[in-house]
Amino acid sequence: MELESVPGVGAKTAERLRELDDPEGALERGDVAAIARAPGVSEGRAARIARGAIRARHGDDTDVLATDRARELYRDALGLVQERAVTDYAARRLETFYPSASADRIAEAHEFTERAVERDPDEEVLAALDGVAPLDEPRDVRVRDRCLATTDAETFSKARAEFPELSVELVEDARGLADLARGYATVVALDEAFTGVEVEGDVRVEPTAFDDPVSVVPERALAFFARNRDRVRAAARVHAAAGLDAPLDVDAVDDALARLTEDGTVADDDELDRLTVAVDDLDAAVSMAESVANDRLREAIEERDVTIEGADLLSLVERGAGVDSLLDRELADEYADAVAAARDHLVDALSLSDHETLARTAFPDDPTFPVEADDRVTSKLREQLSAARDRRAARLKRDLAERLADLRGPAADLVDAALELDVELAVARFARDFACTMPTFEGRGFEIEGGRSPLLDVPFAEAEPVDYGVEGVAVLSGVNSGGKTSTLDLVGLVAVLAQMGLPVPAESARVERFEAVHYQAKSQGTLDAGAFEATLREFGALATGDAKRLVLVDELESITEPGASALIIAGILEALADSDSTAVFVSHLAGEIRDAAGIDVTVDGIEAVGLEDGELVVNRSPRKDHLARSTPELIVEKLAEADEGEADFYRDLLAKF
Ligand SMILES: Nc1ncnc2c1ncn2[C@@H]1O[C@H](COP(=O)(O)OP(=O)(O)OP(=O)(O)O)[C@@H](O)[C@H]1O
Repeated sequence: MELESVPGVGAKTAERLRELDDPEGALERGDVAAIARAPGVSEGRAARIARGAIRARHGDDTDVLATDRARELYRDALGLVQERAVTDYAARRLETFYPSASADRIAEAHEFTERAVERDPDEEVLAALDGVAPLDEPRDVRVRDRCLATTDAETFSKARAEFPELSVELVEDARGLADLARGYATVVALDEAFTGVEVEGDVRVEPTAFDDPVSVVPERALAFFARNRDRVRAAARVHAAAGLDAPLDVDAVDDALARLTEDGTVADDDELDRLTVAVDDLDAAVSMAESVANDRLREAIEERDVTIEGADLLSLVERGAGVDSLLDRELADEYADAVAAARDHLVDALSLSDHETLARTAFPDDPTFPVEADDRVTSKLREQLSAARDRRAARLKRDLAERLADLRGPAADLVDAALELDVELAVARFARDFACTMPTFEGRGFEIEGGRSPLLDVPFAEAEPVDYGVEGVAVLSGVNSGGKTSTLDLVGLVAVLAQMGLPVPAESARVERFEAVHYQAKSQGTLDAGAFEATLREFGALATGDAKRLVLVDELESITEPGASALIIAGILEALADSDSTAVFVSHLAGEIRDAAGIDVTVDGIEAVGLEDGELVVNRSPRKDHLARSTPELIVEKLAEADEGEADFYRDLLAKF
């Protein structure tokens, strides 16, 4: 599929989509999640692109929704399903369902729906879905202590494109590498030619870096999973709760994720913890060890009477030194004990068994007081411990990154499957909440049994089922507030949902595959001459076109005076009856229209079956071929039957109806 052949994909968007691994495949599948992974493409836009791609794939360029009211019904229908999605992703993905005139597309959506309605919207699954979202590629990973180096301009450009996390440097020769090694902890040379070159510092020659990016930037996989850990875990919970087969070993991924910290480093490694603590606490432990030695020594000195020979005293006084020799002679054993205690303390406090030999030399054998650690030894110790810590951290990172990098694809599949399940569950819940059934496409017009509109202004449980079917054209008459508009809404909604490939709120429903749904809502008042002309022109185009349309019109008479309206409606109906369209015109002028029409117009009626406490009791299902009595007629009839004083008057009045 050519990217630019998809409606709504211009050159700029196509360029963004090309950043994806498989943009054509994503469009082919209408995969909103994959499309939204392209930089700068929002989920809403991804849904529109996916819808365009689906249309293109089915060669479906017909816009079924022909009027504002039809488009409104579609948005309402979609909204009812979207409300039942847990994730924003699923809500967007549902937007790829549109009323189509293509049999292929409807069949494809139908297949999805049949699978979806079998799903069990279990509470635990829905709760787990709450944490799922499409995986997010962290684009802000920067590794500052490592760089790539090459002498080749082409390799340089390739490396910059493939390793955006690292600095890439052009060097002339090994000297250039050596310069870099002074500024970076690690230099990765990409040219084979550097193999065997001796340069001081951590310089690695890795000509295969492009094939093994994980070893060069383990941070990439780590950052990816650190960013997406909660989503992956939630997706795993969804699979467990829904009893779905996960595309990876959930325990293995959980175990690997448990080792990752928020900032993409490796947690839970005793050895790394030990080395980190040893580096951090080295100064404190050294000074503590000094105190241990000095306290002991001080105590020993205090407890001793020392006899100083005159010559020693003189040398002490004259040269201000010589205590050491005194210590050596008088307190050699005590000094040795004190220093041994200091050494033990340092080694024990920091668990330095692997650096014990060096650590012990931090305290000199030659007696001094106070005892002080040798700075050169402690710096060397710090250097060695830091290097060991960094080596350990790097190895752990690489190992974990390698494990995780392999899980990246399956983790994306895991999340995608959970999100797709949310789409299916939204449809399943819609179907359950509104007692839906799958419609069939056959015959002409439509036939609905036990239809209950979720768009009524009464709670769904109180919606009375409606049976109604029309082939050709019909006028729908009926008492005020009997449910005529609601019936048109129901018919429109069923047609739109059916052509979206979704289930419909009815016990059973059969519809024709319409090329257009033309629903004209009731006008809010008489139109001025210009607007009236425009409306007439619209109907002119409708009546003379040859598409298979569903035409639903609510009280067209309100646009102008009743006499003219009846004539106009009759004329439109005559023309429509001659076409492939199916039409229902709600009107209070059914009788007049029938009289004015040159054809036998079917008039159906929503009747009141009586009056109860001043309220009409209505049979919501239109009676076929039956002109329903109007509300005034009903009331006059009631008064005529009351047999009171003015009964004759009411009977005469009734006769005029
Ligand atoms: N099937 C139904 N089940 C329950 N209530 C309904 C049903 N159909 C309609 N109603 C109720 O009746 C009210 C009036 O319905 P609606 O507006 O469709 O009547 P109408 O015949 O078009 O009225 P009007 O003649 O004034 O245009 C609705 O607001 C709704 O509360």
